[in-house]
Formats: sequence, structure tokens, C-alpha cells
Amino acid sequence: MDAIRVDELCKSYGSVRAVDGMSFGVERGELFGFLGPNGAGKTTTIRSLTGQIRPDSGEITVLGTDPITDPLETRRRVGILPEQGSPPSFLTPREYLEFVGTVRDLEPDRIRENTERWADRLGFQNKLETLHTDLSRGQQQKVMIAQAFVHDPEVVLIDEPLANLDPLVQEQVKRFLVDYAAKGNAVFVSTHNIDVAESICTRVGIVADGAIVAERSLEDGVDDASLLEVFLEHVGDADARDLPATGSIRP
Ligand SMILES: Nc1ncnc2c1ncn2[C@@H]1O[C@H](COP(=O)(O)OP(=O)(O)OP(=O)(O)O)[C@@H](O)[C@H]1O
Repeated sequence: MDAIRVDELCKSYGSVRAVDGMSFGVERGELFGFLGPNGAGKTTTIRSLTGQIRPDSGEITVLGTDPITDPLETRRRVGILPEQGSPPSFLTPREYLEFVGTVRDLEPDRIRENTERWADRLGFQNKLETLHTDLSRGQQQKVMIAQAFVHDPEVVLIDEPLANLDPLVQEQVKRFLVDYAAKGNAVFVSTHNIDVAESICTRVGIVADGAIVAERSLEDGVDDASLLEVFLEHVGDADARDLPATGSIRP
């Protein structure tokens, strides 16, 4: 059974059809890339998966739970890294991770252990007792990554995981995501970055106008141009199609 299943999801804001017949599944062990341009409907889909918004129609199952009718149960079971989310300004990373671990029913010892492990892995040990308001945007993003994984969830829903991170940490996070999926968890990553999708995902769904318009397995390895080509074929406008597929675009 798929860890995540979405069938014929639709959501409009007034006259804007943000999600329009979206269907896909993600199995355990997959790192699924949800790749699409600005406004394609990615965030609206993630918000539906986490029960933050109620779709107009369609069905969703996440680890056997229904985020439309029982959003609290879904949120307990999954890890969520929202787009542009930031930790509460009035808490320290240690306090925040303790809070998140507690509401996810984690034992205090395990919360302490996981907090240290994550701070160590992402390099914010020396900031554990600093108020978030005094952390840089990138340091706050690291805390947000830690909170998504603090309860070792079997499904993780991630919106633009690498925003604000320096290149070294980006590589660490990419490697971690690949390992996390390989351990048998379902990792769902929404991004508009083709390079990120290509470098870490086992499968990519290309999203345009509120639906998946193409799917691509990357497990057997494909050459650099192919995901970009598929993307441009389904999504790119006429100007974008004239861009070189790889290499520099400097004059
Ligand atoms: N609260 C809202 N009210 C009205 N329209 C909205 C709202 N949220 C999203 N939309 C519209 O729905 C469409 C899909 O938006 P969504 O945020 O899901 O796209 P996205 O793929 O996540 O984009 P991005 O990559 O830019 O974050 C867009 O046309 C957007 O303008």
C-alpha cells in the first residue's frame, strides 16, 4: 500500500483552480520529487496532505489516515517542513524541539537524544539555548528541518528543503534525505529546482496547472538533460525552451 495516496484532488480559490485533478502515490523507500514552476499548485497540495486546508473534492490517504477528516492524527504521524516556516521567535531550539517531541508523544529521553543528534548533524549545538529571534535565517531553517524529523516519522512532507542553507549544509541535507528514504521511509519533496530533484529523487512528478503532467523514474540514472527536457516539454514557455540544456548561460 502507498504511504501517500492522492486521488483526483481539486481545490480552487475563487475562480483560480489551484489544484485540478491531482493524483499520485508515494511508496515507502521512495524519495518523490514534486517538481513544478511557481503557482503550479504544489503548496496547495502539501497543505491538503497535512490537513491545513480542506480540498473541494478528491481523496487523500497518508499512512492510512485521512488528513481531510482527521488532520490531527495525520500530523502526529508525519514530519512536516513547511515553505518559509520559521520556529517561534520566543523559544530556543531546545525548547522548541522538546515541545514538538512532546506533542508527537516522544519519551523525554528520546527527545533529548534526538535533539542532540540533530543539532550535531546540522551544526547548531552552540545555538541550542539561543532564542530563535537571535538566529540567522539559515540557522532557523536547520531547526525547522530538525523539528520535521525529531520523531523519526515514516512519512516526511517537505517544501523547498534547501532554502537559505549554505552549500555545505545543502549537501548534508540532500545526503540525509536520500539515506532517510533508503531506510524505508517515504520522503516527499516539493521544489522548483530541477537540479535538486535530479540529484536526490528516485522518482519525479512534474506538476503544472494543478496536476501531474509527467512522471519520471530516476533510479536507473538518466543523463543531465533529460529531466530538464521533460520539464520544458511539459511546462516551459517558448523562451525557456531556447535556453541551453546545461552549462553556463553567460554571454
Ligand atoms: N490563499 C490563496 N488565495 C487565492 N489564491 C491562492 C491562494 N493560495 C494559492 N493561490 C493560487 O493558487 C495557485 C497555486 O498556488 P500554490 O501556492 O499552490 O503554488 P506553488 O506551486 O506552491 O507555487 P510556488 O512554487 O510559487 O510556491 C496560484 O495561482 C496561486 O496564486
